[in-house]
Amino acid sequence: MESVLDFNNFHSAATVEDRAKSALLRPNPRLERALTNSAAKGIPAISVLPLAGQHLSIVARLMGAQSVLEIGTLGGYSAICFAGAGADVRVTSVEVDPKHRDVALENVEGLGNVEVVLGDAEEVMARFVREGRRFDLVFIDADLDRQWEEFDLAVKLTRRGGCVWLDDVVASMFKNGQVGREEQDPTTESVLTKVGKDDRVKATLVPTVVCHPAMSANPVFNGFILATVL
Ligand SMILES: C[S@@+](CC[C@H](N)C(=O)[O-])C[C@H]1O[C@@H](n2cnc3c(N)ncnc32)[C@H](O)[C@@H]1O
Repeated sequence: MESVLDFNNFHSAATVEDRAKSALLRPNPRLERALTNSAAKGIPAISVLPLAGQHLSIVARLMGAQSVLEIGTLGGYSAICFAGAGADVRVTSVEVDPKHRDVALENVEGLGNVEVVLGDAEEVMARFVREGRRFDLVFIDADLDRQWEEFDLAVKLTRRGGCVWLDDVVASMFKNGQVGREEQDPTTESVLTKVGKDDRVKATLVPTVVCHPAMSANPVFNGFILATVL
């Protein structure tokens, strides 16, 4: 019997994701402890999902990244993923909430290559710009309503040929009611459009299907911007 490609497959996303997790992820006691400790301390379960964390780690490794700036630490899950990307990598992660920062410090204890900075993202990033700091990779995973401002600062903080990963771009466009609206009203611009007009970068949108039981019973269409600095 000839098989037919079934493109009506969104409903099976969770099954494929479960298969991918058990096939591709190796046990990582530190990441598992971080999730358990974060839950015990009342930190919301909104860290990147395990396969996405592995994706972050692989990209940093592919780049040979030695310096990663993360915006939005939460309990340190993605910071731990970056910290494992290579022997030479150093991670600086910025978090505005002191409680999240404290739990993240517990979760990264003993990792010599992770620094957690307490402060508002834009203030800390502006200070880093003044100090002339540069990173190989900037990962933005903080405030959905400040994505453009944080992206703009991230570009200033990224070396030429480095990369800015702006997470949850599709989620923020839906949250802000921008999907479809821009086409009718060109005065409203999503972060996607603003990045597209930015001559400092070459960027793409990487669409994702996310199965996040804490947020939605159904798979969700999301996506991130991956930009390289020219
Ligand atoms: C989605 S969570 C980050 C998840 C984390 N990257 C991970 O995957 O483990 C977003 C975090 O950003 C922090 N945040 C929100 N607004 C911020 C701001 N203006 N400056 C710094 N951190 C902020 C929140 O307190 C929260 O801990």
